[in-house]
Amino acid sequence: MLKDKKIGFIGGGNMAEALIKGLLAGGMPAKELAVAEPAAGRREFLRERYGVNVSNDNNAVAADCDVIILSVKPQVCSEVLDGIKGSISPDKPIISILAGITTTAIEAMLSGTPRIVRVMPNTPALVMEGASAISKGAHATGDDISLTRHIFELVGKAWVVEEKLLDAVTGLSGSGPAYVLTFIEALSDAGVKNGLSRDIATGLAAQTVFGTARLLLETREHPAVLRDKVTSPGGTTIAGMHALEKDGFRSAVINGVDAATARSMELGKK
Ligand SMILES: NC(=O)C1=CN([C@@H]2O[C@H](COP(=O)(O)OP(=O)(O)OC[C@H]3O[C@@H](n4cnc5c(N)ncnc54)[C@H](OP(=O)(O)O)[C@@H]3O)[C@@H](O)[C@H]2O)C=CC1
Ligand SMILES: O=C(O)[C@@H]1CCC=N1
Repeated sequence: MLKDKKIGFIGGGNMAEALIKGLLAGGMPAKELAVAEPAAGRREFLRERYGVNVSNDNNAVAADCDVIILSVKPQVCSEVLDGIKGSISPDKPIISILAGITTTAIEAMLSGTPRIVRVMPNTPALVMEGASAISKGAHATGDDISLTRHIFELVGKAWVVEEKLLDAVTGLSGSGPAYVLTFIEALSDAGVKNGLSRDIATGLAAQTVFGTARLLLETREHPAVLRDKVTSPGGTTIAGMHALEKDGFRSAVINGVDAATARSMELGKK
């Protein structure tokens, strides 16, 4: 499906790099990937490390590539689109990974009937374990969605959702790696507090999160059912869970996702 198709990133930051690394590992040839990025040092880094084509010229990348992935910060979206709108032909899809910015807003910043697909990926795409949700803009075709799905399934799992749900996706899985990493760091701190070396504590914490996620995905059980299997009557786990709930563990997580979802909506209103 991607054969001979060139993918061009506008913005070569963290998320673009995660996708590039995942796409290369998924079999995409480096010569088919191009990145437009203003920072010379960053361009050099991406070229050296991944062998992709790099440029300082957004217009050249937009004109040369068959699929454009918009990967700049939401705050510079309108300026960037204004600069490249003359170079985007209407026969190519534009995939936006920008938090908060709706397909309607992007369509309004371009001319004609641009084929916009909005995606919210996350950084584990770097190791091909990304979680992405995809939504269709008004003029995107079914083939554009299939192609987008194909791209993001090369770097993990992907779901197609209604666009109104993408802010919630952003709050949950887009920002989610930050919450999970903080949880792993806190688990590791707790291990160190109780006498483990940092190395062993971080290894145990990360493997526990990884293994538990895999257990859940493979068994497809409800999390509460699997938790019950860890929780012996009168044992250690129920004591730990009680202390966590007293400190508002679940509520803190829900509040965090709510705040990130609200911020995604706010970015879309600017
Ligand atoms: N990071 C994440 O986990 C996720 C991010 N996203 C979305 O992805 C997008 C990128 O995020 P992220 O990679 O973290 O951000 P970064 O700041 O790491 O990347 C953005 C890149 O765009 C470059 N840039 C700035 N201005 C321009 C311009 N005019 N033309 C071309 N490139 C430009 C920046 O260069 P410079 O630094 O020199 O300004 C930077 O390298 C955001 O919209 C974000 O909402 C979505 C899902 C997850
Ligand atoms: O923090 C952000 O705004 C971006 C979007 C999701 C993850 N990182």
